[in-house]
Amino acid sequence: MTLKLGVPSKGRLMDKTFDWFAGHGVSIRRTGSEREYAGAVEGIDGIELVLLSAGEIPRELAAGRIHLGVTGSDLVQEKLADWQARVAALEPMGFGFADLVIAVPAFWADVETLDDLDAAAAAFRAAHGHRLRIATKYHRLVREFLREAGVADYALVDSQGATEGTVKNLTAEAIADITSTGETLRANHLKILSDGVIHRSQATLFKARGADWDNGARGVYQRLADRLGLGE
Ligand SMILES: Nc1ncnc2c1ncn2[C@@H]1O[C@H](COP(=O)(O)OP(=O)(O)OP(=O)(O)O)[C@@H](O)[C@H]1O
Ligand SMILES: O=P(O)(O)OC[C@H]1O[C@H](OP(=O)(O)OP(=O)(O)O)[C@H](O)[C@@H]1O
Repeated sequence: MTLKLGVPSKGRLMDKTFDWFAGHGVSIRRTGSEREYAGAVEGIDGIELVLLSAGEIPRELAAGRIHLGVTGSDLVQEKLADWQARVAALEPMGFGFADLVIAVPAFWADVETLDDLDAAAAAFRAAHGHRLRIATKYHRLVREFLREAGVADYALVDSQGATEGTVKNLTAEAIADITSTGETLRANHLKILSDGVIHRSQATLFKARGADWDNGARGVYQRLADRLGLGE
């Protein structure tokens, strides 16, 4: 085994990842019992399957412990500083679509854009004596986005789940989270700012720049890349 391929071990991305590879003539399957995290790749020799949580795949790529990995582009860009120096995005895979967005209470009639949010944040601070709070688990992406948009008068509040509930629970005034159908936002009376899409994510095949590409890995990669029709 010379090339390590990290794929999501469960959750929303796993089955579609397996289907995508099958559609390109590479069969990936889990082996062993239903609960055992073991797998095999058929169709190309020399590939070892590593089953991981989608959220851990960026770190494993950056550390070079896997050569290739499938995960959401949002997770790579959030978890890795200077991500392009550490991984190459080889192929968007056409599933796992989700948008990272900034949303505010639907009843904030005067707040539709980032400029409005900036004005509201200044007014909020003047009125309440503390900064408007935005709940998110995407700290890096939100900070970068708001810096570029010129919005400064806010505080991030960490939220690792049920983020849309933080406004109702009065632990934040706004949120930045992933949405796909938009139902969770609507159900929690939140609206997306018209220019508030931070990142459009989808499952993507990434290559680790810092992995050991000698000892046969490069050759295995070339065979796989030919089969998958990858450019790089
Ligand atoms: N409706 C959605 N909600 C949340 N994430 C979504 C949605 N649709 C697609 N995704 C994407 O799925 C990925 C997260 O998948 P998942 O929740 O299975 O991984 P995880 O956070 O590692 O979970 P776990 O630790 O439970 O394995 C992200 O890239 C995200 O953008
Ligand atoms: O736009 P929608 O289709 O409504 O989907 C978006 C919701 O799905 C995800 O939550 P998930 O179920 O993964 O739980 P989480 O709160 O633990 O992230 C995400 O964080 C949103 O809350």
